[in-house]
Amino acid sequence: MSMQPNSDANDRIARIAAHLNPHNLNMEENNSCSLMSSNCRLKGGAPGFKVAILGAAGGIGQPLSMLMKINPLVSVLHLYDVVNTPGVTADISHMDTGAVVRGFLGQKQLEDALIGMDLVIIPAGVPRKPGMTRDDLFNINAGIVKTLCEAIAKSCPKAIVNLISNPVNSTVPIAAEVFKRAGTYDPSRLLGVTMLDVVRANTFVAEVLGLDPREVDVPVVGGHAGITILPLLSQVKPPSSFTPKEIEYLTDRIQNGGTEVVEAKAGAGSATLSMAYAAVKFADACLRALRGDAGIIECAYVDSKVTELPFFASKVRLGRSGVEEILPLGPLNDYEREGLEKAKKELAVSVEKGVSFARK
Ligand SMILES: NC(=O)C1=CN([C@@H]2O[C@H](COP(=O)(O)OP(=O)(O)OC[C@H]3O[C@@H](n4cnc5c(N)ncnc54)[C@H](O)[C@@H]3O)[C@@H](O)[C@H]2O)C=CC1
Ligand SMILES: O=C([O-])CC(=O)C(=O)O
Repeated sequence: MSMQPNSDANDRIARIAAHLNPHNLNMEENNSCSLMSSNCRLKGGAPGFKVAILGAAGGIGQPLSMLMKINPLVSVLHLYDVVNTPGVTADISHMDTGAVVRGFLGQKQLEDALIGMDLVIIPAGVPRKPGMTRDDLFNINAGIVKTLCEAIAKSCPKAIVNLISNPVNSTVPIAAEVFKRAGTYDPSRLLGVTMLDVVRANTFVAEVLGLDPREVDVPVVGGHAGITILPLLSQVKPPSSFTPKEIEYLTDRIQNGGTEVVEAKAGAGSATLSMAYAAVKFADACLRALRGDAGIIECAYVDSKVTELPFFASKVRLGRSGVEEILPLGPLNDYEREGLEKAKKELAVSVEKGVSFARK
């Protein structure tokens, strides 16, 4: 067994002590603590991206943080919330995976949490209770998203932003307005996360077809609320046909998947575990694209010219700078065309609501 000289061993412990406080929280004004800590571990040159999660102590935030800690593409993971980050950070930081984890608590530490980030994932905000629509969350969540995006514009204006907070149909336009006002808006870097609709669609369609959900790919376009969620069942892969009854059943279940979970949780919140899974699936696609992997296509709610609306969810090709191409909707059948017209009416109102809130 090789022994380290005593002075080296002391140095190593001193280094850990210098960068660790009881909660693994970032305590320094200038963020140097977390950056030094990361560099120590990354001395070998392990490639990886810096990711911040805003709302990391919440129902989505906690499993999302855990799953991102496992992701080999992540070298530094910053966990920010207005409550409970010390416990979540201490807990997750003990996992023996590569990413260095640092916690940030309260608004004073928000800008530090964001410095140098490549990807920012935002699951901050209140969830629905039974009887509520996603739009009922607007009054609280709009302000939260605005504040967080103002800090992103200051600290990491070039980061890719994955926005989860509801109502996504309005919060993405709010984020865009905040970035425009700050002069940092890059439409290709702002993505509303609609991946849970795709995950649900794949699952429910696979059930009907008797297939493994991993073999199924259902494009879901439009937005992320009720009738704005438009599954394109005519474009399912592998190519499949459905009876009118199956189409009604699947469309309704996909559009109301969120409500199904809200009602089952009976007041204890909305989807958190499946959402964390979907968020990681989407974030991983963004990181692989940032790394330079080719041919990564996912559905997301983005600044778009696919319809006459300024924002729309559809398949996008991801690359080193975020959204590199927005794919056309492809051929729709009569049922889908009718659904699209209804979706667009509701979406237009939600987009306008977000824009006028942010411009106030
Ligand atoms: N895009 C999608 O597909 C989905 C979106 N959601 C939405 O995600 C959001 C979060 O849901 P849950 O995690 O279940 O809620 P939660 O209440 O369990 O967690 C939210 C977290 O946000 C934190 N938070 C509140 N204000 C904050 C601020 N100003 N800065 C940073 N953090 C702040 C809270 O302290 C809490 O830890 C909700 O708006 C929900 O509707 C939920 C499921 C799917
Ligand atoms: O339904 C909700 O309020 C949460 C959500 O967006 C979803 O589960 O799709």
